This record gives sequence, C-alpha cells and structure tokens, in this order.
Amino acid sequence: MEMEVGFLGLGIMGKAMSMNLIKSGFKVTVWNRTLSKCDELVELGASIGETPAAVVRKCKFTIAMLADPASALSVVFDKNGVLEEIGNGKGYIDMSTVDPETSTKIHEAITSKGGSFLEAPVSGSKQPAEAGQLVILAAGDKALYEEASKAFDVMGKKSFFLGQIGNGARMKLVVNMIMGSMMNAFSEGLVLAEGSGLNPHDLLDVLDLGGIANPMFRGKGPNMLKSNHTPAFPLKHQQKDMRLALALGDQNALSMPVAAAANEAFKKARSMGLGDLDFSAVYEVVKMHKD
Ligand SMILES: NC(=O)C1=CN([C@@H]2O[C@H](COP(=O)(O)OP(=O)(O)OC[C@H]3O[C@@H](n4cnc5c(N)ncnc54)[C@H](OP(=O)(O)O)[C@@H]3O)[C@@H](O)[C@H]2O)C=CC1
Ligand SMILES: O=CCCC(=O)O
Repeated sequence: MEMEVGFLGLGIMGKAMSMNLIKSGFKVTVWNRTLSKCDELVELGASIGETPAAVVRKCKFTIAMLADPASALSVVFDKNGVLEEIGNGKGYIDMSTVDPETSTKIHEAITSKGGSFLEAPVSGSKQPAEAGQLVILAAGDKALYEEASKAFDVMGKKSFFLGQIGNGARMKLVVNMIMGSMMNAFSEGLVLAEGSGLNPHDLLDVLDLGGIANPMFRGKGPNMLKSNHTPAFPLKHQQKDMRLALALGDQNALSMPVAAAANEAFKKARSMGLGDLDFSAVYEVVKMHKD
C-alpha cells in the first residue's frame, strides 16, 4: 500500500527529496511558503496542502526541509502550523539543519501533543539529494525512525540513528564546520597556487591524486576557477551552520580558531551580497585579499 507522506519546504533539497519519494511510489502532499514552487511536484503526482497544518492533518508522518532555525520554528509554532494538527499516531521529521536547542523545542512541543518527533538532518548536497544518496543523521523517536526507514532508503544511501534528540543536529553541525573550514583552506590554496605562478588546474590534479582528495574539491574546484558559484549549497546556509557550530563550541568551552576564521570569511561574503550563491563563493573573498 502507498504510504501518505507530507513534505514541507521545497527549496533546493526539499524539491529533490520529495521528487524521489513521489517517483518511488509514496503518496506525497507538499507545502511550501511560496506556494507556486509546489506546481512542479503536482505535475509529478503530488497533492498540495494549503498550510503545514493541512498537510499534517492528512498524513501519518510529515517531513520538513527548511532553511534555518527561524523557519523550522515558524512552520511548527505559527498559526496554521504543524502543532495545530499533530497528535497521537502522527509523526514529524525535521530534516533541516538547525541547532540542538531548536530541535529540542520542537521535540517538546510535538510530544506534549502526543505526536512523535525525529530530527534527521542530512549530509550531502543537491546532487546526492537528486540521486537519493544522502546520509541521514537521525535522532529522537526510534519507532518513528523505523516507520520512516522506507522513505529514508529512497532519499539516502545510509541512515544513522544517533540516540537522543540533539545528537543529529550536533553531528550535522560538526560535519559542516569541518566542511566550511575545508572550503576556506581550499580557496586559499587555489589563490596561493595562482598568486605564486602555478597553474591552479595542476593543483586540482595533484590534490585529486593524494591523501586529501575528496568529492568537494573535485566537484567544485573547476567551477570555482571560473567564478561559477551556481548554488548547490547556498553560502548563507553554510554561514548559519558555522555560526551554530561555533555556538556549540562556546557551550562546551572549546576553542575553534580555524572555524571562527572561516565563519568571518563567510560573513564577509554575505556582506558582499554573495549569500545566495554556492558556499564556494567564499573563494571570491579570499581572492579579494590577495592584493
Ligand atoms: N543545499 C544543500 O546542499 C544542503 C542543505 N541542507 C540544509 O537543508 C535545509 C534546506 O536547504 P536548501 O534546500 O538548500 O535551502 P533553500 O534556501 O533552497 O530552501 C529553503 C526552504 O525553506 C523555506 N523557508 C525559508 N524561510 C521560511 C519561513 N520563514 N517559513 C517557511 N518556510 C521558509 C523556503 O521557502 P520559499 O521557497 O518560500 O523561500 C524553502 O522551501 C537548510 O537547513 C540547509 O542548511 C542540508 C544539506 C545540504
Ligand atoms: O549542509 C550541506 C552539506 C553539503 C554537502 O554535504 O556537500
């Protein structure tokens, strides 16, 4: 029997993830703040819910993929939000990247109404989302995790259950902190190669054959050298993740000078109006500093 799943948030990631669910035979009801973004999904067979509450009313479990803590909270707590219809026998799964505090607030509100809650942020970007190859970092209600496993198998290549609420968010923030720092180091390397008379394309080839070869350098490097920063992972979201990871470090009295410097570069990029470009656009900030 087809399972009825709700999906809130059809940005870069949510669109790809919900499309895969539809293509795999799930009955999907979608909602997006900008409702026109639902049209493409409806063409593939999705139904539209007029509000988050309307989606939850209809579906046994509902997935959200929203920009940040503010939007994750708004979709749950505001008028016509998730909280109005969640209750016994219904599940809510937030796959957005947020901090543990946001996730905990949502968890408390959902469970106090009798619903079950799972946080399940993902590692992997637009392409893995399209290919159903995400890595899912779930925590919270184990029964809901098991109930959603068929959907996770469609959206991802591997799911982790990390225990109590907050652990999914923490894992995701640690991963993205490392990634954001790597992107800054990579940008500095490209600028240093070029600035010291090397061909930066040669650097890409050398890197790709060594111990620090990785899909991010391989996938983004050639486009960065052309200043092509078509967004897969918007820079404003990467900066949000650095900020939230630094807050996590703060709470645990951990000094993270590399991440702090990377965060400054992402903030600078945002101030230059680059927030909607891919996070590789931090390269433009590093390049600017070479003169
Ligand atoms: N892109 C990536 O590579 C990855 C992103 N992530 C995380 O996934 C989440 C989504 O990312 P992505 O799809 O790239 O982001 P997008 O910016 O493409 O999409 C953001 C989504 O959030 C919605 N939204 C924003 N503000 C509000 C609000 N106040 N109320 C309701 N809805 C709102 C947007 O609606 P609208 O269309 O109306 O603007 C849109 O559906 C983020 O938390 C991000 O950090 C995780 C892994 C990879
Ligand atoms: O949160 C975004 C992660 C992007 C990626 O894993 O490439």
